[in-house]
Amino acid sequence: MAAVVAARHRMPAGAALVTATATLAPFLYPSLLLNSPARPAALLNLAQAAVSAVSPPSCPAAAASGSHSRRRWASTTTTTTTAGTPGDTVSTVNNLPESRLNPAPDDYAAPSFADSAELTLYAGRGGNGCVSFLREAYLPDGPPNGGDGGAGGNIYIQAAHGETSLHKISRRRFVRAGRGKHGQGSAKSGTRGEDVIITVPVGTIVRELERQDPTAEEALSIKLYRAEMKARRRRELEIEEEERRQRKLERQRQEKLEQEGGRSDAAREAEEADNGRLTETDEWEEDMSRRAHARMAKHDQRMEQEELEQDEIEDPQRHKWLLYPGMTKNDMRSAEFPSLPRRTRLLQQPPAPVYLDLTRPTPQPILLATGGVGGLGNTHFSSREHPRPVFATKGDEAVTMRIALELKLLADVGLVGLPNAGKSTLLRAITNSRTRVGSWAFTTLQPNIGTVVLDKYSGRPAVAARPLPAVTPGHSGGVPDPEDGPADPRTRFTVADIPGLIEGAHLDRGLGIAFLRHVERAGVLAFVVDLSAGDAVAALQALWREVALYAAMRDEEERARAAINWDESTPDPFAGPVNLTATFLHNAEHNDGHGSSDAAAATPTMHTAGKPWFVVATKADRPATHDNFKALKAYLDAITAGSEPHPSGVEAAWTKRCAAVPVSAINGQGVDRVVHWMVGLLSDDQ
Ligand SMILES: Nc1nc2c(ncn2[C@@H]2O[C@H](COP(=O)(O)OP(=O)(O)OP(=O)(O)O)[C@@H](O)[C@H]2O)c(=O)[nH]1
Ligand SMILES: [Mg+2]
Repeated sequence: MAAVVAARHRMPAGAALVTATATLAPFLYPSLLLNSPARPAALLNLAQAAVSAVSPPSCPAAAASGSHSRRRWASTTTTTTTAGTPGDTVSTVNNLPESRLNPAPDDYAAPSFADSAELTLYAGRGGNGCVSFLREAYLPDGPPNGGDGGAGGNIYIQAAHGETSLHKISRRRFVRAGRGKHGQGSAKSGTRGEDVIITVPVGTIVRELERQDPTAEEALSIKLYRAEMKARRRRELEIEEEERRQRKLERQRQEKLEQEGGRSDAAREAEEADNGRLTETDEWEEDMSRRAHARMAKHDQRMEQEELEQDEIEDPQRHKWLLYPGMTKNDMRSAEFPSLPRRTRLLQQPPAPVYLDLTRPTPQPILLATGGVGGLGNTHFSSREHPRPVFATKGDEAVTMRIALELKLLADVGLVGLPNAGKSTLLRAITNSRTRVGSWAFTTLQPNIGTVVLDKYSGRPAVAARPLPAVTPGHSGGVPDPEDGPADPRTRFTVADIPGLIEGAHLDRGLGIAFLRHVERAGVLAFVVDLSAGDAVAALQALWREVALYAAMRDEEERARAAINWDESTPDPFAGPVNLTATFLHNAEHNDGHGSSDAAAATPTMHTAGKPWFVVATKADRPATHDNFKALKAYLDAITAGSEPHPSGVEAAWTKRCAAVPVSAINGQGVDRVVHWMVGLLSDDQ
């Protein structure tokens, strides 16, 4: 590459190499810049690699050795040639021979990882019913035979053990279930839309952000329409009643007048003469006022009519009908439809908001969004009034939902330490993990999980499996397996290595404390402290401070969430067939047996400080670390004895057996003791 750069810019290959190294090498070959005395040799190697890449080696043996050495250069810090065997190279990293526990910075496996994702779920809408009639030879006007539409697909979620990350889901962003196919003639029903199951890792929390349920909205608008119609009918009845009353009064008045018919004719004549005088004098005025009244009445009537037209609310159920294709909009407006049959979804939509804490594999998928019901073909509507129905019903729109997924890895032991403390090296030493190791801060950028296998051959004891985390108050926890028996003896446990924390991580310094969520659920916390990097006690206190602050923040979040007044309405058990899992979860949420006093005790702060913990004092092989270890041990003994407070400052925190295990992870020394200690605390934790 350097030679290509040199050719392009007409400068000597060496100069181009130096420029390229200065700009790109720190990122491409961090190992080259780690050890300054080794730098000239590394540059020379890189130059050789560049030359051999441009000019192919002349013989096959040279080609083989060239490609081999190129690979080696890429993965070593220094290459020393042992005296006497000129061809033999020994790679050293950190002035020690390169090994699995002392790997070169580029010797690692980095699986893709994401711990959060947001998804929009579109359940499938139902297919439309079909308007069709049988037509055969000598039977031009056969009976209706339109098929029903198929139901739309549902969207489920399932937690499975094989999954370790949400990265695939976070790239998808949308999940669509299949839509139901439309019905067809010859009474052919449409097929169902395909269901979709979202598979997530165990430890995922599903939170509903938003939902649109057109069926629920439609049901609401139908209810409103019916209420409005009822109110109008009541008003009309009241008016009719009033009119009837008026008519009755009028009749009574007439009768009264007739009874008074015995009055003297003379008086009547005098009265008529009076009236006649009046009529003569005001005839013109009366005529005018009558005309004005008539005009006003006409105007009022027109206004009333207009108001009525404006108030006219359309029956929302009319949109559900589908007419024969040859019919116009006017036909649609004037068409008379029978009453719409009441239909329920096969599976009931879980009540909002969905909140699932999938702390264990789900035995069966959990329903999130239900597909729409398929429409009915015209066969359903043939009756005496409609012998040849030219209408069918449309399929229902389906639920659209936005959910947030958050993964909290479920490791048994969480490694917490400052950057560059040696957490990843320790994980490599006790598990088969190939996490990245490098002598700079923030080598690890994503959580890594390793599995420690406890088998009788390695002398590691078997330990009974830790019970899975209990359902937290207010959360619908994972689906409990009714067949869960007593815990089996554990043959393995998992350890999570997370990116390093720095002081002030809770203020978003360094990589922040977001990664602490991955050790939040660990049964045991192992604080990894570098004995060669200054005061170990101060480092431990700083780590606990950050952990406690994180727990307090989670505490605050929980309280804020609990303050939101969720819709507690339970689904109507008689509304139709029920998704049993969802109902179970809903009920579990409300009957989980945690009283409010328990809820206060189970706050994350106490939950974290109450965990068993110990300190792994690494890099004990480095000189002048003994005194530091002694001071650390004395501090931990004081905590166990109760003369020093717990470093988190939380009262009643776990201080049963605070210990520090000195190790040299890079040499694999003392790591078995670490495993034993972890196993001991895991069994304590039960
Ligand atoms: N001498 C010695 N060096 C060690 C030991 N453990 C780790 N190291 C070295 O310390 C450096 C940092 O080790 P990592 O395991 O990457 O440290 P980390 O805590 O994972 O670092 P971040 O991922 O950045 O938080 C590497 O160069 C290791 O080789 C040890 O026991 N002894
Ligand atoms: Mg690391």
